[in-house]
Amino acid sequence: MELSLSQYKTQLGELLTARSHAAAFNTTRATYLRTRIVALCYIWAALCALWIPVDALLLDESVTTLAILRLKLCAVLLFVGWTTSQRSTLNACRNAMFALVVSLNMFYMLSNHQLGYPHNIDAFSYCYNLLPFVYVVILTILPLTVKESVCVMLIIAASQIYVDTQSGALLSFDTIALYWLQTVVGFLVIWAQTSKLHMMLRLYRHATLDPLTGVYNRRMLLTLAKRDFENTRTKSRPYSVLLMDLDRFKRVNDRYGHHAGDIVLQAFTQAVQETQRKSDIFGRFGGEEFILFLPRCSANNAQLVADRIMTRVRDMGIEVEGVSEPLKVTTSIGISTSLCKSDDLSLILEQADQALFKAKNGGRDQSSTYDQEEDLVEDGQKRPWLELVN
Ligand SMILES: Nc1nc2c(ncn2[C@@H]2O[C@H](COP(=O)(O)OP(=O)(O)OP(=O)(O)O)[C@@H](O)[C@H]2O)c(=O)[nH]1
Repeated sequence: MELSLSQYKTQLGELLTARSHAAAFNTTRATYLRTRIVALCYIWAALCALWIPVDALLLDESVTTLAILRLKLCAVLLFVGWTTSQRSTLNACRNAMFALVVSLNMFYMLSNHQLGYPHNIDAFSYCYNLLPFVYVVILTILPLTVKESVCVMLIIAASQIYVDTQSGALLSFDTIALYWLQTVVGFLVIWAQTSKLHMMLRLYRHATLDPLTGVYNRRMLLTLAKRDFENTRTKSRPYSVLLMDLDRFKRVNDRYGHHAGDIVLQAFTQAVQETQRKSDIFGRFGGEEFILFLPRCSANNAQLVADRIMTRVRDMGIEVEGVSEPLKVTTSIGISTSLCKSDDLSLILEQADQALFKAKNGGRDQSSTYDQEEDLVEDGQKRPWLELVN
């Protein structure tokens, strides 16, 4: 499948910064980052302590001071690892990553200071000079945006330049050769990190979006809505649901073909997306049925949103190649609003479903709000919303 220029730009943009990433993707990436950062902290803490006897064997001086420094680094890394394992937001993971990199580099600067800034390749203490190289390489396992990655690399580069300035070796040939090597490795690491991110974004899209319309698929739609509904309901705010179904859609397919039907579905989703707020959750429930979840939206406002959508859909003239006239479609909408803390999502979906049934029976191209007094659908005919939501 060929990508258009705008798709390339979008993909490049989401690799450069996380600004356009969906909140649900951030949660997924945070989980992935967290396990890796915690593992890095614990493994590095263990290696740091295990190196103490090696120093004792191979270094003549500063062994005690270095051992204390190592134990301090160990404690900081264990603390960062433990606090990160308790958090799950992307910001917490980013902070942990910066804390990890800063503490490693503090150790690098202090240990080199203690050793008198070694830059003689024959001495064992030269290992300490190579630490930034290792710091860059271990970050390969993290799926980062270019911006995050460059920030981390800059911290490492700054501390390395500081140490090399102190040692007076900044402009020596071997230092320049090392910088050259490290820059190449740095680019490869950034490439590996963004490739991981790219792969994650692609897999996430395949697993959560409907391939035809690009909106959330049923599984993701209900997962996000369930989470959002629970948050909103604990704050005693209204929560509305619009269940939308295109009218006589089978006729579009039968008359103009499946391809025309697909274009109608795409035009419809675009029309709804243009009316939705950022906090609304919209997706395809299946076939020609869609759901719009409206957090903090009263019944009156939900009615206004439904009217706006119906007008917009009614006014659309959908151009299809090979069909002389633009196609016209309408939609019916079932509305339900939850005001009570004890409601659950499956109940308001069931109510919206009943309201939709009423709108269809009332002649289509209309909305209907759930009314407790009229229970139109028999229990046997109700959809198993509870199973779908859980
Ligand atoms: N083109 C296309 N058609 C689809 C897709 N998914 C479901 N459909 C069609 O949507 C139609 C749904 O038809 P029905 O359930 O009978 O409903 P309807 O014709 O819209 O009638 P009402 O809902 O009662 O107004 C069927 O013909 C399905 O084949 C799709 O992804 N693309």
